[in-house]
Amino acid sequence: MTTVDLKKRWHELANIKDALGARGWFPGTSGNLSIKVSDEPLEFLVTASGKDKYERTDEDFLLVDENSHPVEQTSLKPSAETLLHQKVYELTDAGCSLHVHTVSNNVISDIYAEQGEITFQGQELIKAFNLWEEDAVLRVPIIENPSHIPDLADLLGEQIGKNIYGVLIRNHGITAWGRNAFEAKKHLEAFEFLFESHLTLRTQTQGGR
Ligand SMILES: CSCCC(=O)C(=O)COP(=O)(O)O
Ligand SMILES: [Zn+2]
Repeated sequence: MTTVDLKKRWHELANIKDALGARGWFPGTSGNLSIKVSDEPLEFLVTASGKDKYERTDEDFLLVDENSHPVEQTSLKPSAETLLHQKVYELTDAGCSLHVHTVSNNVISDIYAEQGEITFQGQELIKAFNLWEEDAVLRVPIIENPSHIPDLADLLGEQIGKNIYGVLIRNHGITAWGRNAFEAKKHLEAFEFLFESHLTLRTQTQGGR
């Protein structure tokens, strides 16, 4: 990894953070973002824990290794949920992983928790996940939210598989990913659009039940 690579990735992640922040997707300092900088050994930039993610500073991200430990001596703490990002990089070809808490993903994650998933079919936006067939189904697994992060990361890992691009965490948020920053953002936006549409439709047709 060269300094140029690191700066380029930092810039990409900072731009995504700004774009998601403009939508209000980091309430109460929630959310964390990462971008892969090197494959072997695995190294990725991840947001520092507990910060106001609506602000842009020189201390927004730090580089961590394949064990989610800072690569260099720093006073910054990696996101408390860095292990989830590590898991995504271990089990997929992702180059970028995004975790946000929104009202829509929070509500959907609770309504469908007992089913363990929500699926979408016949929605144009599932094409954002490269699902082009007319009868294609987009599946989003839903996992429980244990407070022990290694357990949460293991639950996430169990759900990762073919055509899975994001996992909902019950009453918590979503972790979504893509091969690069552009694709990860595209996937996250598409998920949120589908969740909001679904909830709006439920309200209109079933009085919210
Ligand atoms: C105040 S949000 C609780 C922690 C969380 O779920 C989150 O996404 C932010 O944690 P981080 O350590 O990445 O700031
Ligand atoms: Zn979170």
